[in-house]
Amino acid sequence: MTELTPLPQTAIEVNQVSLAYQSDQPPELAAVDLTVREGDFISLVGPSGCGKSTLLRLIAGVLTPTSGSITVFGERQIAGWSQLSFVPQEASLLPWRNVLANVRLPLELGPRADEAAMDQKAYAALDLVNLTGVADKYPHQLSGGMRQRVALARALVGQARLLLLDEPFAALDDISRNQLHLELLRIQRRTGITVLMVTHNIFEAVFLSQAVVVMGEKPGRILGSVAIDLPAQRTLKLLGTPAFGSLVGAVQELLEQGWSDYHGNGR
Ligand SMILES: Nc1ncnc2c1ncn2[C@@H]1O[C@H](COP(=O)(O)OP(=O)(O)OP(=O)(O)O)[C@@H](O)[C@H]1O
Repeated sequence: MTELTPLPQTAIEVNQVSLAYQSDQPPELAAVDLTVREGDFISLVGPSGCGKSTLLRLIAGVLTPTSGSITVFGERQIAGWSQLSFVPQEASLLPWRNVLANVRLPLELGPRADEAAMDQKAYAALDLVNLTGVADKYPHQLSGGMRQRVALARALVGQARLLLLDEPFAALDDISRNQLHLELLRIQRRTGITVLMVTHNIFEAVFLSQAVVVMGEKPGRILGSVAIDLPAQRTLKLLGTPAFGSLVGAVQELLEQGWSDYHGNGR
Protein backbone atom coordinates (compact mmCIF):
# COMPACT_ATOMS: atom_id res chain seq x y z
CA MET A 1 0.00 0.00 0.00
CA THR A 2 1.32 3.47 -0.86
CA GLU A 3 1.96 5.66 2.15
CA LEU A 4 0.40 9.08 1.93
CA THR A 5 2.51 12.02 3.06
CA PRO A 6 0.31 14.35 5.15
CA LEU A 7 -0.20 17.79 3.64
CA PRO A 8 1.54 20.58 5.59
CA GLN A 9 -0.67 22.19 8.21
CA THR A 10 -1.46 25.89 7.96
CA ALA A 11 0.86 27.65 10.41
CA ILE A 12 -0.53 31.21 10.06
CA GLU A 13 -3.86 32.33 8.65
CA VAL A 14 -4.46 36.08 8.53
CA ASN A 15 -7.95 36.79 7.30
CA GLN A 16 -9.05 40.30 6.24
CA VAL A 17 -7.15 41.93 9.08
CA SER A 18 -7.25 45.68 9.61
CA LEU A 19 -5.63 47.65 12.38
CA ALA A 20 -5.95 51.29 13.40
CA TYR A 21 -3.68 52.35 16.27
CA GLN A 22 -6.01 55.32 16.80
CA SER A 23 -9.71 54.90 16.23
CA ASP A 24 -10.14 58.42 14.72
CA GLN A 25 -7.30 57.89 12.20
CA PRO A 26 -7.18 55.85 8.98
CA PRO A 27 -6.04 52.25 9.57
CA GLU A 28 -2.34 51.39 9.36
CA LEU A 29 -3.25 47.98 7.90
CA ALA A 30 -6.31 47.24 5.75
CA ALA A 31 -7.85 43.91 4.71
CA VAL A 32 -4.63 41.90 4.95
CA ASP A 33 -4.81 38.22 3.96
CA LEU A 34 -1.80 35.97 4.45
CA THR A 35 -1.38 32.21 4.65
CA VAL A 36 1.85 30.55 5.74
CA ARG A 37 2.15 26.76 5.65
CA GLU A 38 3.99 24.76 8.29
CA GLY A 39 7.71 24.48 7.50
CA ASP A 40 7.76 27.47 5.14
CA PHE A 41 10.24 30.32 5.28
CA ILE A 42 8.39 33.45 4.17
CA SER A 43 9.75 37.01 4.07
CA LEU A 44 7.78 40.23 4.23
CA VAL A 45 9.21 43.28 2.44
CA GLY A 46 7.78 46.74 1.86
CA PRO A 47 8.50 50.44 2.23
CA SER A 48 9.35 51.85 5.64
CA GLY A 49 6.23 52.47 7.72
CA CYS A 50 3.90 50.26 5.63
CA GLY A 51 3.07 48.09 8.64
CA LYS A 52 5.39 45.05 8.45
CA SER A 53 6.27 45.10 12.16
CA THR A 54 2.64 45.81 13.01
CA LEU A 55 1.59 42.67 11.10
CA LEU A 56 4.23 40.62 12.92
CA ARG A 57 3.06 41.99 16.30
CA LEU A 58 -0.54 41.09 15.39
CA ILE A 59 0.48 37.52 14.53
CA ALA A 60 2.47 37.32 17.77
CA GLY A 61 -0.66 38.33 19.68
CA VAL A 62 0.96 41.48 21.07
CA LEU A 63 -1.68 43.54 19.22
CA THR A 64 -5.32 42.69 18.54
CA PRO A 65 -6.82 43.41 15.09
CA THR A 66 -9.45 46.11 14.77
CA SER A 67 -11.26 43.70 12.43
CA GLY A 68 -10.58 40.34 10.83
CA SER A 69 -9.06 37.25 12.41
CA ILE A 70 -5.71 35.52 12.88
CA THR A 71 -5.04 31.90 13.70
CA VAL A 72 -1.70 30.26 14.45
CA PHE A 73 -1.70 26.47 13.97
CA GLY A 74 -5.48 26.64 13.87
CA GLU A 75 -5.85 28.52 17.16
CA ARG A 76 -6.73 32.13 17.86
CA GLN A 77 -3.62 34.20 18.59
CA ILE A 78 -2.46 34.10 22.21
CA ALA A 79 0.26 36.44 23.48
CA GLY A 80 3.21 34.57 24.96
CA TRP A 81 2.12 31.25 23.47
CA SER A 82 4.98 28.78 23.91
CA GLN A 83 4.81 27.42 20.34
CA LEU A 84 5.58 30.85 18.94
CA SER A 85 8.79 32.79 19.35
CA PHE A 86 8.83 36.47 18.44
CA VAL A 87 12.13 38.30 18.03
CA PRO A 88 11.24 42.01 17.78
CA GLN A 89 13.41 44.61 16.03
CA GLU A 90 14.89 45.92 19.27
CA ALA A 91 15.52 42.47 20.76
CA SER A 92 18.54 42.74 23.02
CA LEU A 93 20.40 40.57 25.44
CA LEU A 94 20.51 41.37 29.15
CA PRO A 95 24.03 42.76 29.74
CA TRP A 96 24.26 41.50 33.34
CA ARG A 97 23.54 37.89 32.37
CA ASN A 98 26.05 35.61 30.69
CA VAL A 99 25.19 33.87 27.41
CA LEU A 100 23.82 30.72 29.06
CA ALA A 101 21.62 32.75 31.42
CA ASN A 102 20.34 34.89 28.53
CA VAL A 103 19.37 31.79 26.54
CA ARG A 104 17.76 30.21 29.63
CA LEU A 105 15.55 33.25 30.26
CA PRO A 106 12.38 32.11 28.39
CA LEU A 107 12.52 28.79 30.31
CA GLU A 108 12.80 30.62 33.63
CA LEU A 109 9.74 32.71 32.75
CA GLY A 110 7.73 29.58 31.85
CA PRO A 111 6.40 26.83 34.12
CA ARG A 112 8.91 25.93 36.88
CA ALA A 113 11.53 23.53 35.66
CA ASP A 114 14.55 21.81 37.06
CA GLU A 115 17.80 23.90 36.93
CA ALA A 116 19.80 21.13 35.26
CA ALA A 117 17.07 20.56 32.66
CA MET A 118 17.00 24.28 31.84
CA ASP A 119 20.79 24.35 31.43
CA GLN A 120 20.65 21.28 29.21
CA LYS A 121 18.06 22.90 26.93
CA ALA A 122 20.04 26.16 26.81
CA TYR A 123 23.23 24.27 25.85
CA ALA A 124 21.29 22.41 23.15
CA ALA A 125 20.01 25.74 21.73
CA LEU A 126 23.57 27.15 21.79
CA ASP A 127 24.77 24.04 19.99
CA LEU A 128 22.11 24.64 17.33
CA VAL A 129 23.63 28.06 16.58
CA ASN A 130 27.24 26.76 16.89
CA LEU A 131 28.02 28.76 20.02
CA THR A 132 28.71 26.27 22.82
CA GLY A 133 32.17 27.71 23.57
CA VAL A 134 30.92 31.08 24.83
CA ALA A 135 28.27 30.04 27.38
CA ASP A 136 29.98 31.89 30.25
CA LYS A 137 30.82 35.07 28.31
CA TYR A 138 28.83 38.31 28.70
CA PRO A 139 27.13 40.10 25.75
CA HIS A 140 29.75 42.91 25.64
CA GLN A 141 32.45 40.28 25.06
CA LEU A 142 30.80 39.05 21.84
CA SER A 143 30.79 40.30 18.24
CA GLY A 144 27.52 41.61 16.72
CA GLY A 145 27.05 38.37 14.79
CA MET A 146 27.57 36.27 17.93
CA ARG A 147 25.04 38.38 19.84
CA GLN A 148 22.51 37.75 17.06
CA ARG A 149 23.17 34.03 17.32
CA VAL A 150 22.58 34.16 21.08
CA ALA A 151 19.28 35.99 20.44
CA LEU A 152 18.40 33.26 17.94
CA ALA A 153 19.31 30.53 20.47
CA ARG A 154 17.09 32.26 23.04
CA ALA A 155 14.25 32.27 20.49
CA LEU A 156 14.75 28.55 19.83
CA VAL A 157 15.27 27.30 23.38
CA GLY A 158 11.59 26.68 24.06
CA GLN A 159 11.26 24.55 20.91
CA ALA A 160 8.76 26.87 19.26
CA ARG A 161 7.09 25.75 16.02
CA LEU A 162 6.88 29.28 14.62
CA LEU A 163 9.61 31.90 14.57
CA LEU A 164 8.69 35.54 13.87
CA LEU A 165 11.78 37.62 13.08
CA ASP A 166 11.78 41.40 12.69
CA GLU A 167 14.87 42.49 10.71
CA PRO A 168 17.16 40.12 12.58
CA PHE A 169 20.28 40.79 10.52
CA ALA A 170 19.92 44.54 9.83
CA ALA A 171 22.87 45.59 11.99
CA LEU A 172 25.36 43.06 10.59
CA ASP A 173 28.11 43.34 7.98
CA ASP A 174 27.72 41.33 4.75
CA ILE A 175 30.06 38.51 5.78
CA SER A 176 28.41 37.88 9.16
CA ARG A 177 24.99 38.22 7.57
CA ASN A 178 25.75 35.61 4.88
CA GLN A 179 27.08 33.24 7.52
CA LEU A 180 23.97 33.65 9.67
CA HIS A 181 21.72 33.12 6.65
CA LEU A 182 23.29 29.71 6.08
CA GLU A 183 23.04 28.91 9.81
CA LEU A 184 19.39 29.85 9.93
CA LEU A 185 18.60 27.66 6.92
CA ARG A 186 20.48 24.75 8.51
CA ILE A 187 18.54 25.26 11.77
CA GLN A 188 15.28 25.40 9.88
CA ARG A 189 16.06 22.13 8.08
CA ARG A 190 17.05 20.49 11.37
CA THR A 191 14.05 21.66 13.40
CA GLY A 192 11.34 22.03 10.73
CA ILE A 193 10.39 25.38 12.31
CA THR A 194 8.18 27.76 10.30
CA VAL A 195 9.72 31.22 9.83
CA LEU A 196 8.10 34.55 8.97
CA MET A 197 10.72 37.30 8.66
CA VAL A 198 10.45 41.04 8.08
CA THR A 199 13.39 42.52 6.20
CA HIS A 200 14.39 45.57 4.17
CA ASN A 201 16.92 43.54 2.27
CA ILE A 202 15.45 42.10 -0.95
CA PHE A 203 18.54 39.93 -1.58
CA GLU A 204 18.23 38.40 1.89
CA ALA A 205 14.50 37.81 1.39
CA VAL A 206 15.04 36.00 -1.94
CA PHE A 207 18.01 33.97 -0.65
CA LEU A 208 16.23 32.64 2.44
CA SER A 209 12.61 32.24 1.46
CA GLN A 210 10.18 30.01 -0.35
CA ALA A 211 8.11 33.12 -1.09
CA VAL A 212 8.57 36.86 -0.66
CA VAL A 213 5.40 38.74 0.25
CA VAL A 214 5.43 42.39 -0.85
CA MET A 215 3.50 45.04 1.07
CA GLY A 216 2.37 48.51 -0.04
CA GLU A 217 1.62 51.57 2.07
CA LYS A 218 -1.17 53.87 3.23
CA PRO A 219 -2.92 51.78 4.18
CA GLY A 220 -0.52 48.88 4.65
CA ARG A 221 -1.66 45.99 2.47
CA ILE A 222 -0.36 42.97 0.59
CA LEU A 223 0.46 43.77 -3.05
CA GLY A 224 1.40 40.24 -4.04
CA SER A 225 4.02 37.61 -3.57
CA VAL A 226 6.89 36.13 -5.55
CA ALA A 227 7.46 32.37 -5.31
CA ILE A 228 11.16 31.61 -4.98
CA ASP A 229 11.86 28.49 -7.00
CA LEU A 230 15.59 28.26 -6.22
CA PRO A 231 17.09 24.88 -5.20
CA ALA A 232 16.19 23.90 -1.62
CA GLN A 233 19.87 23.59 -0.74
CA ARG A 234 20.94 27.26 -0.85
CA THR A 235 24.61 28.11 -1.29
CA LEU A 236 26.24 31.54 -1.56
CA LYS A 237 27.07 30.79 -5.22
CA LEU A 238 23.36 31.27 -5.98
CA LEU A 239 23.74 35.01 -5.30
CA GLY A 240 25.55 35.50 -8.61
CA THR A 241 23.20 33.47 -10.81
CA PRO A 242 20.77 34.94 -13.39
CA ALA A 243 17.87 33.03 -11.72
CA PHE A 244 18.60 34.81 -8.43
CA GLY A 245 18.87 38.18 -10.20
CA SER A 246 15.55 37.77 -11.98
CA LEU A 247 13.75 36.89 -8.71
CA VAL A 248 15.21 40.00 -7.05
CA GLY A 249 13.97 41.92 -10.12
CA ALA A 250 10.45 40.49 -9.74
CA VAL A 251 10.27 41.58 -6.08
CA GLN A 252 11.64 45.01 -7.00
CA GLU A 253 9.01 45.37 -9.73
CA LEU A 254 6.16 44.67 -7.30
CA LEU A 255 7.61 47.21 -4.86
CA GLU A 256 7.89 49.85 -7.57
CA GLN A 257 4.34 49.12 -8.73
CA GLY A 258 3.13 49.81 -5.19
CA TRP A 259 5.23 52.96 -5.00
CA SER A 260 3.82 54.43 -8.23
CA ASP A 261 0.23 53.42 -7.32
CA TYR A 262 0.62 55.51 -4.19
CA HIS A 263 2.91 58.37 -5.26
CA GLY A 264 2.11 58.52 -9.01
CA ASN A 265 4.71 58.11 -11.74
CA GLY A 266 6.34 61.53 -11.51
CA ARG A 267 9.48 60.48 -9.59
N1 LIG B 1 2.54 51.97 18.85
C1 LIG B 1 2.15 52.72 17.82
N2 LIG B 1 1.23 53.69 17.98
C2 LIG B 1 0.80 54.44 16.94
N3 LIG B 1 1.24 54.28 15.66
C3 LIG B 1 2.16 53.34 15.45
C4 LIG B 1 2.67 52.51 16.51
N4 LIG B 1 3.56 51.63 15.98
C5 LIG B 1 3.62 51.91 14.66
N5 LIG B 1 2.78 52.93 14.34
C6 LIG B 1 2.55 53.47 12.99
O1 LIG B 1 2.06 52.41 12.17
C7 LIG B 1 2.63 52.48 10.87
C8 LIG B 1 3.32 51.15 10.56
O2 LIG B 1 4.45 51.01 11.42
P1 LIG B 1 5.36 49.69 11.40
O3 LIG B 1 6.43 49.86 12.41
O4 LIG B 1 4.51 48.51 11.47
O5 LIG B 1 5.97 49.80 9.92
P2 LIG B 1 7.18 49.00 9.24
O6 LIG B 1 6.75 48.68 7.86
O7 LIG B 1 7.59 47.86 10.11
O8 LIG B 1 8.31 50.11 9.24
P3 LIG B 1 9.93 49.99 9.19
O9 LIG B 1 10.22 49.22 7.94
O10 LIG B 1 10.40 51.39 9.11
O11 LIG B 1 10.36 49.27 10.44
C9 LIG B 1 3.58 53.68 10.86
O12 LIG B 1 2.88 54.77 10.29
C10 LIG B 1 3.86 53.93 12.32
O13 LIG B 1 4.10 55.30 12.56
